[in-house]
Amino acid sequence: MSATTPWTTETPTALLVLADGTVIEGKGVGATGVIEAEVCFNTALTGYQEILTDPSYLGQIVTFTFPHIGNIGANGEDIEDLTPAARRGAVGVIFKADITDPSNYRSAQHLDQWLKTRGVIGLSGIDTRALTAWIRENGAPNAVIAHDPNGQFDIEALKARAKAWSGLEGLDLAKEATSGQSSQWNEKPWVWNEGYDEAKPEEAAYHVVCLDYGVKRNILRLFTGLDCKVTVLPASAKAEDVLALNPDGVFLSNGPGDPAATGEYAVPVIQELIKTDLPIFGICLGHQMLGLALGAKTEKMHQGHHGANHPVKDHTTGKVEIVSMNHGFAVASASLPEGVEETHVSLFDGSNCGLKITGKPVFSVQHHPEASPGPQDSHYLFRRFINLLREKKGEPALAERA
Ligand SMILES: NC(=O)CC[C@H](N)C(=O)O
Repeated sequence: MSATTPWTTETPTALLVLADGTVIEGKGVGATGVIEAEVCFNTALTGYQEILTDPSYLGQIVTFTFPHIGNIGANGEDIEDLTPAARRGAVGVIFKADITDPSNYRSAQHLDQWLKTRGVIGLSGIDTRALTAWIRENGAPNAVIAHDPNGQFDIEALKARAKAWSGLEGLDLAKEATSGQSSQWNEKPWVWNEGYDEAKPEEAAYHVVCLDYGVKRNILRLFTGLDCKVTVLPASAKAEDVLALNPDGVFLSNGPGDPAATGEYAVPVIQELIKTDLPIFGICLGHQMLGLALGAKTEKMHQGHHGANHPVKDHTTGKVEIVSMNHGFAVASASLPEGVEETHVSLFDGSNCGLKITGKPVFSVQHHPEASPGPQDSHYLFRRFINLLREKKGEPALAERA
């Protein structure tokens, strides 16, 4: 790909330097500085704040294929990481157009200012279509993103840094994304014109313990919205820590990095938990680590899946759901051992999107049923989990689709 500067003839104030030496010039937005990361593209049309604060994006630079970003500004509500004070989400961002001025009743800040505050380095004014096509052909590249308002770059040093970065494979980032302490989650789902309601954990019907590898808030909100008290434990928690809380069910969260690297400490814990009769539900990284715990293999994908418009088929019902996705690794379907069923597949490439243990209340999905952002087709999976908790208590099942 050749370097392009379609936005202006001015001196570039930001660069994207790929590990193969390609240099793409643009205009700097957000924070200044230099950072190495993997570049992916996200095809969602809405929800840029939720995307950029999703802890699973740690170690990545998100290229938005939607060209105009910023028109709803930034607010303090559309946040997905548990501890936004320390940046736990995308480290860089790439836009086609200049950031649009905010025009929305919820906007509290210009997106540019919000990116600066969060420490997210941005590059705008580049041909994101060409970059996306390049990623599709060549796979998600390692790169360095650099922003300097004076346009002072040591290009050879940036090329060397991009080339030297070892990439996401083998990288455990959950230890950085986890909130690191145990806490209780008390916020319910967002309601139009009302915002978030507070949960009353003392009155909740079920207790779910979440192992936090970089959990998204909306997952926790959907649990409280379904009458659950939610206790969040750090990624380092042991099976005894989970069982000591006497939960009705366990949730394995999403998170950044390579599941195989994270699995070194998390998989033995999951293996212990599977031996009990507790219902277990996993999403994304949690799904991949459940797969590893069962003896399956995970693999790095060519370009990954990042968007809010991916078709997935649920073999249990035969229905197709349009889902939110954010993953660069996948469970290799062929490696699923006997006694483990493939429940969901991607209709884009046939890759594995779900599994369950035959005869046990344990299942997980690769996609993001909590959406945030994205369609809510897959919310039923939370009700599927609640039904496992109900079954254990001898309560009748809820309809899966409300
Ligand atoms: N959203 C997630 O949990 C992502 C899982 C894992 N880090 C991947 O990229 O595949």
